[in-house]
Amino acid sequence: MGELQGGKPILEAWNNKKEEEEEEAQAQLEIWKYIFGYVELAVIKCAIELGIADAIESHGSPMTLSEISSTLGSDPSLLNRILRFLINRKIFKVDKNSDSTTTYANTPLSRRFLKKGQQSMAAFLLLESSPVMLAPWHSLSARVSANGGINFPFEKAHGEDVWAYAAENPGHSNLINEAMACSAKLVVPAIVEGCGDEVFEGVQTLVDVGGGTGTALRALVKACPWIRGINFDLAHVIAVAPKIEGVENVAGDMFLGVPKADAAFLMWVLHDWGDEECIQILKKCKEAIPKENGKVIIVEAVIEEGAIKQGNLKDVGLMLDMVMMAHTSFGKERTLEEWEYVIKMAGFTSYTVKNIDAVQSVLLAYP
Ligand SMILES: C[S@@+](CC[C@H](N)C(=O)[O-])C[C@H]1O[C@@H](n2cnc3c(N)ncnc32)[C@H](O)[C@@H]1O
Repeated sequence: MGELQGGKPILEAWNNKKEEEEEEAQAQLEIWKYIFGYVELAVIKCAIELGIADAIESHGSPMTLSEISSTLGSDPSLLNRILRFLINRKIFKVDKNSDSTTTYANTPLSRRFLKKGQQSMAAFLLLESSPVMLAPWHSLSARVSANGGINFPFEKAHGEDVWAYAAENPGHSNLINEAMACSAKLVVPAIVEGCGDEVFEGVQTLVDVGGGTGTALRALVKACPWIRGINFDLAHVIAVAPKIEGVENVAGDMFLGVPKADAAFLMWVLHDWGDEECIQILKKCKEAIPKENGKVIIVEAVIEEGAIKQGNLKDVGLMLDMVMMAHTSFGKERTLEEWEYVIKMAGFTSYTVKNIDAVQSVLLAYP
């Protein structure tokens, strides 16, 4: 212990000052990340639209700048700056070759921005960065404010809720369907691998409520060929759903009724809605399944309380919660307690929860 200075040991005061200075320096750096946070989204959107990853992938080997720019028909010096930005974020790789040429290659991350393919998440990024989905964010504070009544950000921006807007705007509906398909392609194998035996054994018929254009059921009936799938969604979505072997497309409104099946599957549907609506949807699902051995399979994020490491899958749940606030009326991501509340209020007697290798977990609700 050092000498006392104003009643405080000198060493402690010195350490506190040092810590404060470090925090100040860190804040000075981090503030730029928030001020220019949109730049990464915007530049990746640009890279997807240009098709940089697609060009390199179809070339089959790393490409020079002039090869990429002539393939894409883009300005080489501007493209060079885009690539420099993305390489600095390790989204593309750069190699200096022995003949002193510089070539650019894909990485596992840039392959997520291919327009097509099992790992592609490009459509999801294009949805979230679309003007339609960005506009509501400007009204987030109005939504949270206790003054002036309820302001739903999406409705404020577009005059109606996201599903009514999608029904009237086929281009936007297509963006939503494609984005959801990207995620479904990845989540279904994680469900099958993580708890497929327990979830799908003995299930002959499965209704995917709010199943979009059927991507989840396509993967599910392939992995579990004994299942006959019913893809259930709003009429404007079912109108563009492709024919899939082993899957019947049915149009309807889940608030009015759900087609009968051994089990109902709800992936990323309940988080779009408030508790009262979730209870209504779950009750309709309960009516659709057998009392004795039916189940409702809920695939949703389960929010953890307490500090969550950024970049962790659980942190994605917190981001999604903000997305729900901006894009839906009363939708939210839920903690396990909040899930238990809606499941019990809908009349289910028990439930289980399983973690899988995805943003979502699998909750099984039993009548
Ligand atoms: C977030 S998407 C999830 C799609 C799909 N389950 C997935 O995870 O890929 C929500 C889906 O719910 C559908 N939906 C919204 N309101 C509905 C309603 N009243 N009845 C049936 N489906 C509805 C939407 O059209 C959309 O396809």
